Parts: sequence; C-alpha cells; structure tokens
Amino acid sequence: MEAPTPYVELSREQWRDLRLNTPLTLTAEELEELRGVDDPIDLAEVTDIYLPLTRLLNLHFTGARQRSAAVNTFLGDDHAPPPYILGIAGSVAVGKSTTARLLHTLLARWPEHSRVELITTDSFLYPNKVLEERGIPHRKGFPESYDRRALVRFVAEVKAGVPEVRAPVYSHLEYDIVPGAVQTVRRPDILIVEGLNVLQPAPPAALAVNDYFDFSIYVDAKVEDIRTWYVDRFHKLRRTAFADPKSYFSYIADMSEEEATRFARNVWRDVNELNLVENIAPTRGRAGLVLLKGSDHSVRRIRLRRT
Ligand SMILES: Nc1ncnc2c1ncn2[C@@H]1O[C@H](COP(=O)(O)OP(=O)(O)O)[C@@H](O)[C@H]1O
Ligand SMILES: CC(C)(COP(=O)(O)O)[C@@H](O)C(=O)NCCC(=O)O
Repeated sequence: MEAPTPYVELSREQWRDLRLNTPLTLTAEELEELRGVDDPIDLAEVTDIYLPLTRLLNLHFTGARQRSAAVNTFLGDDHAPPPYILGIAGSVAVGKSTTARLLHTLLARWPEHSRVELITTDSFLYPNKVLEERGIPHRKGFPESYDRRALVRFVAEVKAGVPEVRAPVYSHLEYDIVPGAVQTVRRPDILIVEGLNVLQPAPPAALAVNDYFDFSIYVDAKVEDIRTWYVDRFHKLRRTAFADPKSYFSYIADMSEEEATRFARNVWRDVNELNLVENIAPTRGRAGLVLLKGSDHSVRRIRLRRT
C-alpha cells in the first residue's frame, strides 16, 4: 500500500478564497520593479496567489513565535525569538526569484514582521576560478558548485541571532562572485533563502540548510514549459543584459537568432535540465508548499503540507 500523501491540494480558485481580508499592499509600478526578466506576473496573480500565501505565512510565523515563547516558559528565561527562515526552491528559470522578491516586499508590509531579508544561494557558489581548479566550471548550480558549509554556517548564525552576518555577492552580469562585495544580514524577523538546492538533504552526519527552515516553498512547472521560459529569457537577455560589454555573455549578443537558440537549448539540456532531474525535482516532496505553474507562468494548483 502506498503511503498517504501529506499534502492537501487546492485549485487556484479554492486557494484564492483563502485570502479572506488580506489587503493588497502593492502597486502595479512596484510589481514591475520586482518581476524577473520575461516573467509576465500581474496584480491578479499577486491577489489570487500571493495574498493568501502571505496570510498563511503570517499565521505560521505567529505559531513559530508561540513555540519559541513556550520554550522560554519552560526554561524560565526571556530569549529573543529566532528569525523565521523561509526556503524557496525550484529549477533555473522557473521564477523563484520573482516569488522570493514578491514575498520579501509583501511580508515586510505586515507589522508583525516588518524586517525581512532575502539571500540567494548563488552567493555561496564557489568563484569561477575555484570551479575551474576543480574541473567543474560546467557544473554551476549543481550541489558540488556551492560552498555548502559556508551556506549552512550563514543560516545557522542568522537563526542564532548573531547581530551581523555577512555573505558574498554573486553577479549574473559577471557570471561570478564579486571580489570583496558583501551582503550583511542584521537580525531580521524573517530570512528568505532562495536557490536551486535549498531542499537538498545533508551528507551523513552533517546539517543541511533546510534543517534551519521554518517553512519552504517549491516552485514547480512542467520541464517543457521551463525549457521554453529559459530559451525565451535567454533571447530577452541577449537583447538587454548580454548587450552590455561588461557581461560575461557579451559574445552571445553577436550570435544569430538560430545560433543563440541552439546555444540556449544546449545549456538547458546539458546543465539546467540535468540538474533539475537529478538534484532539484527529487527534493520537491520535502517542501511545505508546492506552487504548480501552467505554461503561462500563472499558478494553477497549490499543494500544502498538512502533516
Ligand atoms: N545570465 C543572466 N544575466 C542576467 N540576469 C540573469 C541571468 N540569468 C538569470 N538572470 C536573472 O537572475 C534571476 C535568477 O534566475 P534563475 O536562477 O534562473 O532563477 P528563477 O528564474 O527561478 O528566478 C532572475 O531574475 C533572472 O531573470
Ligand atoms: C546562478 C545559478 C546557478 C542559480 O543559482 P541559485 O541562486 O539558485 O543558487 C544559475 O542561474 C546559473 O547561472 N546556472 C548556470 C547555467 C546557466 O547559465 O544557465
């Protein structure tokens, strides 16, 4: 007999009704600033999907605060509550960063948790030089391309309430870690940790970054749809970011349309799809919530973990 599913599955319409009276606190102009390259997200998506989601997260945050107060009561002390850690996982080009940036802004507009910080795990990729020394420059995004221990230490320190925790900074333009650049996180109410591999289990006897998560979201879609989004975004970037002479990919701006399509499809197949199938998709069942997108990027179904 198959194990019972821990998830309750809701249609977009059922989920939308769970917004109740959560107010819309975002304007169309602000949304424009937050959406990723080529992501068609609109205010209807924010209202139907993200407002119920922030209501759920607000309730969950309150529950976590109550749990930490219970531990204080037991120990007879008055320890400050630990930051609430939210993980966001999913494939390259699925739209995780739009989800993360939107939640960053929306959650910060609730008085209970106005201090929200966002970190993307590309900050913990090894610099290109190290990837080359290890013979894995074509494995960027695969588990071995990250300094896993530094990432776990970063999240552990934030969770422990260390006043200032620093992380490196990754640039998509330079396709590398920016030497000397740092992002500092100062005791937020909520830390969002977004990245391909945030739900990956730890090696034996080690801790994983998700051991520190209070909740996690997996952004999901059909592989064929994500491939189309990846290739379309690649063409968009070719006309915009890659046209910048400082871009690592500036040589792509000079390719013909057909050459660029072939290039993007090959990178998708040999790197990103492989990583999705081997490492990312198998972690979906560990998420607290799964957002299932249709081919137009809109969320069609939602799975929420009950147990
Ligand atoms: N080569 C690139 N140059 C500039 N921006 C990029 C490049 N690749 C991805 N991005 C942007 O970086 C962000 C993260 O992209 P990605 O890791 O594919 O995750 P996702 O699409 O799930 O957010 C997105 O906002 C995307 O538009
Ligand atoms: C930087 C990334 C590994 C994503 O990193 P994340 O923030 O999810 O850890 C990815 O966007 C990437 O650049 N992949 C390499 C293959 C490609 O250029 O598509």
